[in-house]
Amino acid sequence: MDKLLIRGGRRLEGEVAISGAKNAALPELCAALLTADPVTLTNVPRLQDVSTTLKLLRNMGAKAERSEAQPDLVSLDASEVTSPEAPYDLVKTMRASILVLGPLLARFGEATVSLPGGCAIGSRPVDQHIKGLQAMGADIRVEHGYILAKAKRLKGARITTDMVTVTGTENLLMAATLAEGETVLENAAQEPEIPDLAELLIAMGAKIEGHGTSRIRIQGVEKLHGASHRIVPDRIETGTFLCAVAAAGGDVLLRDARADQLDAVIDKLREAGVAIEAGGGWIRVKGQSRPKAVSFRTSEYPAFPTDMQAQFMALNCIAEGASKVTETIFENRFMHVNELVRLGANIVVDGHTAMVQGVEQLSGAIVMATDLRASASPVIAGLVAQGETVVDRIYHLDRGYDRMEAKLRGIGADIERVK
Ligand SMILES: CC(=O)N[C@H]1[C@@H](OP(=O)(O)OP(=O)(O)OC[C@H]2O[C@@H](n3ccc(=O)[nH]c3=O)[C@H](O)[C@@H]2O)O[C@H](CO)[C@@H](O)[C@@H]1O
Ligand SMILES: C=C(OP(=O)(O)O)C(=O)O
Repeated sequence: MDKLLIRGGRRLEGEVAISGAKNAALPELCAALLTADPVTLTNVPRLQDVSTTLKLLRNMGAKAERSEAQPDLVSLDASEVTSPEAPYDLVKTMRASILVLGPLLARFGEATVSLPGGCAIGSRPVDQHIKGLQAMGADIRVEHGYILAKAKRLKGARITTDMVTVTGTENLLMAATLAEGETVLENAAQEPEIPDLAELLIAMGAKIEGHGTSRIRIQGVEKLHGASHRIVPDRIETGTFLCAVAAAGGDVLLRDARADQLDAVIDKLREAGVAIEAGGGWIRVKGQSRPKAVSFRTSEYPAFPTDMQAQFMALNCIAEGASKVTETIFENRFMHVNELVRLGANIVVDGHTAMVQGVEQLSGAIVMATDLRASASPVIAGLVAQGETVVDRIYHLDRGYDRMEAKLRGIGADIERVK
């Protein structure tokens, strides 16, 4: 099993190119199921979840290939889908596999999708996806771990989800594009990956308004056609590199990055004393001195993202002063705390809150990646810790980060992948 070996203490200098967003790529790959025409995506990140999704689409009979000549380009062709099914073996590692449900049901009138796996950061039910599709007329049963869905043609409906759900909004949005009549999604998620998905769907001929707000209106059409689309930059990868530079110190330019989708994180970094400048398509971060501890609370976009909680906590571990980190989205998203404590951090968890007392120095140790973003936090901590840090079980990291250790090495980190 691959591990990362990090020797801490190096400043980070140079440039990093940010990849396309995992959480936009996954729904957009699934959106290709909505049409019999070819769909081409560019800026597709190279990561395990994308490979799993391509495999899932191929398993249904669709063509889904990454170009060898241009590795950020993926060609999709779902003209022939022989089995509208997502088996357990393929979906158990990845939450986003539930995103085939809406498109399959809308285009083929049936779908069999295993209840998804993904990060063990909470119970993560999919009741809102099911409730929304039922409101659109689908007949849905859950049996033996599978969602069995049928519908002649979905019918537009007004749907208010009980909570803001990102993949729930995406599934219902995709389903509604081919439904009969108008669908209104109230309490819709506003994460930037949703307007990005909507832009692809509009390029495919969908009629959508209000994407990026909490009310999305969709006029169903009979058919969608092919399109090409460039995936938005990954704001979570961007934020992870910002935290890494803030913690390790240095001066790094992030290319192909969007500051406007990361306001809450950038504001908190500035509060911590980190110098950040940004322009169209770039962000420059300078970590000059020991950061100041900053309290924050995760919430839906545009507030502080839960997917950045672990990485920012790693920064607070070595900051001057004490901070309070509150997680409001997932009930079990502090699994990185034990690992950070193994590196010498001073953290006490009480329910949804972690109290972090910054320490002057961390010391390298063997730690374990416990989920996707939780794996990035000991990497950041390892960059500043004295001595060697080994991060085990990095298959979690590989699910969602595009060659992270190569990118870190490119800006001067002493980090390597070992067996
Ligand atoms: C592939 C993808 O895009 N994953 C992201 C997506 O996950 P995901 O879409 O799974 O997260 P949701 O936004 O759906 O979850 C938000 C909250 O709603 C609850 N809930 C959700 C759906 C439902 O049917 N019932 C229900 O109770 C969840 O348990 C959670 O407490 O958004 C999360 C929150 O920004 C991010 O951490 C994930 O990286
Ligand atoms: C939690 C994440 O992924 P998933 O929703 O696929 O588990 C994540 O991207 O941080």
